[in-house]
Amino acid sequence: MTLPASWTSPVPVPDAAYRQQALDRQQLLTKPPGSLGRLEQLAVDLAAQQATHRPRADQVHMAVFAGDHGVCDEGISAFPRAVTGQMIANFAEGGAAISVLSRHLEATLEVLNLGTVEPLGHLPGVNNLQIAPGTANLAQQPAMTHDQVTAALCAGDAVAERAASAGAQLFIGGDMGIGNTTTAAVLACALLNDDPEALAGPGTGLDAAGVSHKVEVIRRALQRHGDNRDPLAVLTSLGGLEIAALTGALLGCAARRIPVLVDGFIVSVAALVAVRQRPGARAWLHFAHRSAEPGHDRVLAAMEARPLLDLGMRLGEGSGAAVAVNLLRAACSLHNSMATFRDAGVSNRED
Ligand SMILES: Cc1cc2ncn([C@H]3O[C@H](COP(=O)(O)O)[C@@H](O)[C@H]3O)c2cc1C
Ligand SMILES: O=C(O)c1cccnc1
Repeated sequence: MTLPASWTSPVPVPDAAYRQQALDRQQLLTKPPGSLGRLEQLAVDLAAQQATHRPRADQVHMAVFAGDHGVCDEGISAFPRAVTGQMIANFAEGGAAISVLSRHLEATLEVLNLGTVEPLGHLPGVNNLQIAPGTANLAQQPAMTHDQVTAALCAGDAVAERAASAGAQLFIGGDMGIGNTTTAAVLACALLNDDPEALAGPGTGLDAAGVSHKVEVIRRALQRHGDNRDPLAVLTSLGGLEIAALTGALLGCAARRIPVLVDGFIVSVAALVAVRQRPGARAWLHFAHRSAEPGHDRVLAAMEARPLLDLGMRLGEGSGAAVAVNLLRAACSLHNSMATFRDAGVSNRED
């Protein structure tokens, strides 16, 4: 099994000519220059990414990636591991937060099971890949084999290919995996050479003693792993199946010129892996919200990312990104449909 081409290929650059045209148009619209704040930059970035005069965020392709984490053996989550599989069934039934939000946005939602401890039977609408029965316990041994991480990256790349075929104007990835705030924190510590105290948080609801224990588990994992910061080595040793698939999807979208709206802590860590591997991928990422998970700030800062929203959300599933889609839609509508000073007969500023 070979890595997807997007793992090593040069990343395309958003279109500079369309960017300039969009910047010029923003100056002609009936408003003081800059008065729509970051909505202006959003429209300009989307115009450059989509290589169009008329950027849009109408066709949104979403995928929620699920997988189990062996590190749950260390007692690092407030919830039992079985919830991962139970939530996959909930996605299939349409009852999860991201199910509701995808309908609200009239977006496509794919559900992928990368691997649960208990194999799932057939669930309608679930792509049941079952690469492994979850990851191994990363505090004690490498989380994945080379073949497993490769399969997960390829699964994410295949989602990006389907998004491209469907004509997606925007991609959103989401995560589901009990224990994955620990996995994401370990990955961030390894890539940023940062302190577990700064990256570990309550996740689904640990108390202070639970967070201290989580920090200790993360320290053990980092000690076992050593100081290899190569993104593939870090992902294999310390990652999760769903986080690897998210990384593959984000790189796959950048390779196919699809802008991505990044969700919270977990997806941001997948983005960090992607950007460490292919720095050019950063130009395709928008950051939706600041998660309540305290480590998110460090991960955002490492990518010089300023998220759009700060709603105290800490769910994952892609939910924060889904909520931010309406801001992108508003930015595009304003850019595409506002009158210019000349068309409306409004006097422009005097200098
Ligand atoms: C019912 C439920 C639905 C979720 N949807 C996303 N998560 C989120 O919370 C989990 C990570 O937190 P921790 O590391 O503390 O286990 C992941 O499953 C993540 O996707 C959920 C968690 C629960 C309990
Ligand atoms: O921000 C996130 O992605 C997050 C936070 C807590 C639990 N699950 C996900």
